[in-house]
Amino acid sequence: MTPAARLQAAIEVLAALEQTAEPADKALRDFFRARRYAGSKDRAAVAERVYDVLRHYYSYSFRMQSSWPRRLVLASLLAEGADPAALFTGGQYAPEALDAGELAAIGATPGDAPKHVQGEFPAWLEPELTAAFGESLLAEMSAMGARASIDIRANTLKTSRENLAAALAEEGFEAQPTPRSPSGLRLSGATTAKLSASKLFLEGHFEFQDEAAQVCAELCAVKPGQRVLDYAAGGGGKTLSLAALMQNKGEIIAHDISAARLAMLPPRAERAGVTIAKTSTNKPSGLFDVVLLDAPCSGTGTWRRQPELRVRLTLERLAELAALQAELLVKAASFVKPGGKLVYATCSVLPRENEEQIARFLAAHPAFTATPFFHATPHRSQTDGFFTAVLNHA
Ligand SMILES: C[S@@+](CC[C@H](N)C(=O)[O-])C[C@H]1O[C@@H](n2cnc3c(N)ncnc32)[C@H](O)[C@@H]1O
Repeated sequence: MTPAARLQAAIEVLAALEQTAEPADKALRDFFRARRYAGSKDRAAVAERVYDVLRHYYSYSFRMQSSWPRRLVLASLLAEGADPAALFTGGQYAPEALDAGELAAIGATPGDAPKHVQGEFPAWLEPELTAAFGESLLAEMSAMGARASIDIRANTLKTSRENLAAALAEEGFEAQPTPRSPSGLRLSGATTAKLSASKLFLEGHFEFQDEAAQVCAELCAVKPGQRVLDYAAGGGGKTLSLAALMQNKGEIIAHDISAARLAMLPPRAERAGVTIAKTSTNKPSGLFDVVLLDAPCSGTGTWRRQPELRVRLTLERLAELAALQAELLVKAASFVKPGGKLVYATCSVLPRENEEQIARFLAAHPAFTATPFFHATPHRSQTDGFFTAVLNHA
């Protein structure tokens, strides 16, 4: 593909993203599945452009006075000092030539950018994000715009963090221990594609998991032999962590509303050597020593990995999620044994989905008491934004 054809491809992927709720990486895969002629360099260049636009969505929209995909791609070119007219030529496979409106927008000098533009977030979220971060708002948002590192969790059922780091080094991957999770390693200069093709991954020696999510599993303080409920287990990332912490002894019910998500767990469990996890969409029976509710949330903590989420979130969706979280918290609590623990987690940074949920729950459920909350943020902890509250049942 020519450089201009790659731009046209990026415009088309961005337009497709406006019509779907799928993640950007899936939209890119779908786009190229239908265009087998594109080589790996083309794919990488188009993906790079799409992610650049998604990471700078608000400043590029502000610069061009429009969020049309063509204009956003133009702004991305301007930001790197390229001449858009040399690429928007209307030639074969190239984007149409620049029109008068675009030329005017390119020539205009933008005024001072408001805070939400500086921080690359939707204007309506400013009060919520300010409540979350105060003075650090722009520093946090800048960290949220950076690329995430690759964090992995050593599967202690098969190896140790030290042995894994040594084995990875032999395969050419340099990994550093993460500061907070005792089984975490952080890799620079690797790609998920290369790592997931490695023998170590295929043999279950590690899982991909952000350090903050690893810490969440540690905070559950599970013990071998316990009965544990992972109430919103999804694909089972936390289930596998919990099983390793339980030394694969006891029982974990991996519950979720979605059978399709739960279906991802058995092959992962097999690879990891986990035999104590059972998946179920039915109402769990009996009581549990530990119940983890890794709740459905806005994903505002994961904007480094999924920058498209910030554009898609709406006030209505946030309100729906908050209502669902409150409902699930009460349901999950009903499965906790006296003396047991309820652990509530989200990958959100918004107080409405975190501390405010816990405060409301505790006011109505005096049998539970909270321990100090765990708050991770990209700027403070170089992880995804993540929240965990451990509530002890009397
Ligand atoms: C944050 S994700 C879970 C991620 C998972 N714990 C992990 O570590 O891989 C939230 C999950 O909540 C599930 N969910 C949504 N509504 C639910 C409900 N009413 N009951 C149970 N699970 C629900 C979603 O299907 C989704 O898998």
